[in-house]
Amino acid sequence: MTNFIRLHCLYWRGLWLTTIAPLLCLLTSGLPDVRERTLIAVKPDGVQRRLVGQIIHRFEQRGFKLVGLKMVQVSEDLLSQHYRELRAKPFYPSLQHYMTSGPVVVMVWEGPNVVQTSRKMVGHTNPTEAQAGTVRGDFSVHVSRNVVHASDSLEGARREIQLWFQGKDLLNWECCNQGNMMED
Ligand SMILES: Nc1ncnc2c1ncn2[C@@H]1O[C@@H]2COP(=O)(O)O[C@H]2[C@H]1O
Repeated sequence: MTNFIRLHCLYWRGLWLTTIAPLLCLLTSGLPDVRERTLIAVKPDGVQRRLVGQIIHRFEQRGFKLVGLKMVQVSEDLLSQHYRELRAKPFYPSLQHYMTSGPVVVMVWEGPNVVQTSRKMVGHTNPTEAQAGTVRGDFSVHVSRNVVHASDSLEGARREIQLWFQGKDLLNWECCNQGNMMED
């Protein structure tokens, strides 16, 4: 009897490893990750020009979910970690001066393909090349005052979110019209 159970377990384990698990991976690999997250920061010029609400509105309207939000006076240390690839650029000192000149509003947005879609919504880094309808195309005219930052890749988003937020500051929540509605 014990041997029978052992054989049974081995059979199901083999079936799971060789057939069911690979099949599940194959079926789900083409699906967008609904829990994908990105970091969006409204820079000091955006905050000072009272653009925070309009920028949040665009992301809400698009259908993304806000899972983290805070206003921060950025330190030079945090900024140099955030822009570590730019530290050697000639414009870095003025970028540092601008980014530490006033508070920024940092947010984490969640949803399918949010990294790539956010980049499109934010527009080209240089506002002179940004399309109308994008944040930079509508609100900015110079690369050194381009209103908003958006992570440029999944890996970049993961790194930046960890840099700006502690895990406990990011909230998982569900929409009231998903699942069962509560009885009155
Ligand atoms: N030539 C430049 N002069 C000044 N700032 C720049 C220049 N190129 C890039 N930046 C800034 O560097 C930032 C890097 O990524 P962001 O998308 O946050 O937006 C960019 C601009 O704010």
